[in-house]
Amino acid sequence: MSTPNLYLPLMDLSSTDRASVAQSIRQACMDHGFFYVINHGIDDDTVSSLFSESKKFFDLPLSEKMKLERSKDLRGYTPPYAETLDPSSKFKGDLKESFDIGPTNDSLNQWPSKESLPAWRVTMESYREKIMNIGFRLISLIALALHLDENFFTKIGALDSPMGFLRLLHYPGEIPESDMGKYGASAHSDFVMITILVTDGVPGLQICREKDRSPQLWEDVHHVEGALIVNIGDMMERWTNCTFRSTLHRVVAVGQERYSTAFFLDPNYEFVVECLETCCSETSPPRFPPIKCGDYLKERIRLAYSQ
Ligand SMILES: O=C(O)CCC(=O)C(=O)O
Ligand SMILES: [Fe+2]
Repeated sequence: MSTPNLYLPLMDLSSTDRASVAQSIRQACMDHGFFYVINHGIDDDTVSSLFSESKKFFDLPLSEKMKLERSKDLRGYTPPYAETLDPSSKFKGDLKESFDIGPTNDSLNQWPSKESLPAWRVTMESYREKIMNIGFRLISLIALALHLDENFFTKIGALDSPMGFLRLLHYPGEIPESDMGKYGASAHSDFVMITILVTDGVPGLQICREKDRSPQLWEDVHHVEGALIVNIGDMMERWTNCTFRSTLHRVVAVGQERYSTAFFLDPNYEFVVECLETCCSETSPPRFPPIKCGDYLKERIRLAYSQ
């Protein structure tokens, strides 16, 4: 069955008309929390090196990759079938494999050896820094979109030592009969503030703009060459009192191997997330109590991995 091909709203990060970009971001985030970003300054060579190094790691034998299995600090390798992002799915075990890299100012990250992949760490650290900067620029536009000062999130300390996680993803091409029905990544919304995604252009990503509609309508996200895909996560939905929406998405198996990299941006774990003043009023009071970012994420992660 064919699904509709969705063109998300497109934001030009090089535009000098920040007020108009912020207004478009506001609309996109109220409608469905997903948009493309173009003219972001990350060049094609950076993205090609990111994917070629990512591929080199995923090409290693499973036994080698498992030596870097994801730690309790959530850094390292997660093999296929280890996660089911949609706990209600009857098909257990998503097909993707992934590798998580957290903030680089501590020594918690795991790295493949220099002997086996000499350029790997420097490629990942350099991409992480670039995408983090894009994240900061987007957060400033998001502040404007929320009718706040453009430096609001910096001023309140939300971006002091932020928790930025880079997740390399690899989806298999042909799958065995026994995996039919399984998803590359089953339906979920991201837990975080914002996610910035880059893909190799292979289709598979779908979003469901209205999660409560029955039956759910899943739309293919069309690939725009050179564009990043940004989506609002549940933390931001909570922070904005549901003014901005975090949207269900998934990756379906299309019979073609696929690589993508998601960057999940959050405040530091001590930061207290409480309803923004521009998102509540007497008639629309805060729906959620204040919560420490770390407590919120820990609980979400506990629920996701406890089934
Ligand atoms: O690979 C993709 O296109 C999406 C990945 C994703 O949704 C996630 O890792 O949260
Ligand atoms: Fe996601």
